[in-house]
Amino acid sequence: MKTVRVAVVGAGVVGVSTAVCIAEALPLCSVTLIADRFSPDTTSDGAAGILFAAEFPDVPIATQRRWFRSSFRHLLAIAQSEEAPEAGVTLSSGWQIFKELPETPKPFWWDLVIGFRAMTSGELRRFPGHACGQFFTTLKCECRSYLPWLQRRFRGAGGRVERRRVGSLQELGGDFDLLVNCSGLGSRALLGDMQVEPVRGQVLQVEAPWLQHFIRDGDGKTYIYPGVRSVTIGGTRQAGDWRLGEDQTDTEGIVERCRRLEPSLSRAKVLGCWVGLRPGRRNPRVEKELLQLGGRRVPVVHNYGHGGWGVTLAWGTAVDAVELVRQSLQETPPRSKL
Ligand SMILES: Cc1cc2nc3c(=O)[nH]c(=O)nc-3n(C[C@H](O)[C@H](O)[C@H](O)COP(=O)(O)OP(=O)(O)OC[C@H]3O[C@@H](n4cnc5c(N)ncnc54)[C@H](O)[C@@H]3O)c2cc1C
Ligand SMILES: O=C(O)CCC(=O)C(=O)O
Repeated sequence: MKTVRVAVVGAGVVGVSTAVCIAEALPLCSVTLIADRFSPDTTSDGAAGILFAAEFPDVPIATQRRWFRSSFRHLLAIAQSEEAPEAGVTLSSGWQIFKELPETPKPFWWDLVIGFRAMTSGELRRFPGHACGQFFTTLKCECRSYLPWLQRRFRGAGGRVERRRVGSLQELGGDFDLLVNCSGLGSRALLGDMQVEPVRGQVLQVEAPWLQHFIRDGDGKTYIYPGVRSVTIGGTRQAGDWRLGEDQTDTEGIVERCRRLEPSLSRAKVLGCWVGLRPGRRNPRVEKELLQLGGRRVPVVHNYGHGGWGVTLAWGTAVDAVELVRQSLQETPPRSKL
């Protein structure tokens, strides 16, 4: 019998992953996923969804590797199953190229992806002005398919879904024994966490089915990611910028920079433009606390602030969040329930 009432706030890739992990790992919990926006209207839905990550400054590398490894294994198993087309998860190979030698010759996850190697001089000739590069195979997880697929899996594990805006965690304290906060950028208003700030990202979807490999400039500003139905080209990283509309100058810059990397894009039709606000934070917050909510002490587990790497790290941090839920329930068993 389910005896612990858990609310997960947020239905982007972090919230849905966390809700699934709790519902499947802790059968004592009845899990309700609460959000004001669901797929296809979350930030996660517009992300290119490439599994790739930059380093967070204060999180031990061993932890970041565990997050990456866990997500990669989870998504690789989907990519190699009959569920792959419905879940929108595919293998994706390509080049990351650098104009100057990077400070760290290899990213922390180099051995967690497949076939990571330095590019040959022959390969580099395609990219004038670039000094070196890396070729590897990673995964691409398209959240417009993946989130509905994951939500079905959540319902299959007994999870419930509720659409509403949560004004403050106080609202939930009376109805739930434990809260999990996966509200991304929403944590700024929900908790008053001013460390989370928007990092605006604009991308274009183009029709270029002849492109099979991704190309990413190592400075992180320019990328070309072939997907199932279209190619995502980008981008921008504008910290503190809340604008959700298309910026024409950004569009022109993206087209110009991406054509320089891949001249055949001059023949590609532009299908659309998308802007999202990354939940930027110096480090993601994956931790627990006890809050006094409406006269009760309620354990709250936080899992937000993944910046530009939420699709990559969601499953890994969700697994850690489940462990924090387990610990919280041992430390503060719901009164009259256990
Ligand atoms: C242009 C662009 C490209 C990107 N490409 C990649 C990529 O290739 N790979 C990668 O790993 N990452 C990528 N990212 C980053 C990725 O999109 C984010 O890290 C990720 O979406 C964060 O997920 P999230 O679940 O934390 O937040 P979100 O997807 O923003 O979800 C937040 C959820 O919380 C809910 N919520 C918030 N506040 C409240 C409230 N008060 N009440 C109720 N509900 C609330 C929202 O409705 C929503 O459901 C990209 C981002 C952008 C902008
Ligand atoms: O940076 C990349 O290469 C992938 C896209 C991304 O993660 C982003 O724009 O935030």
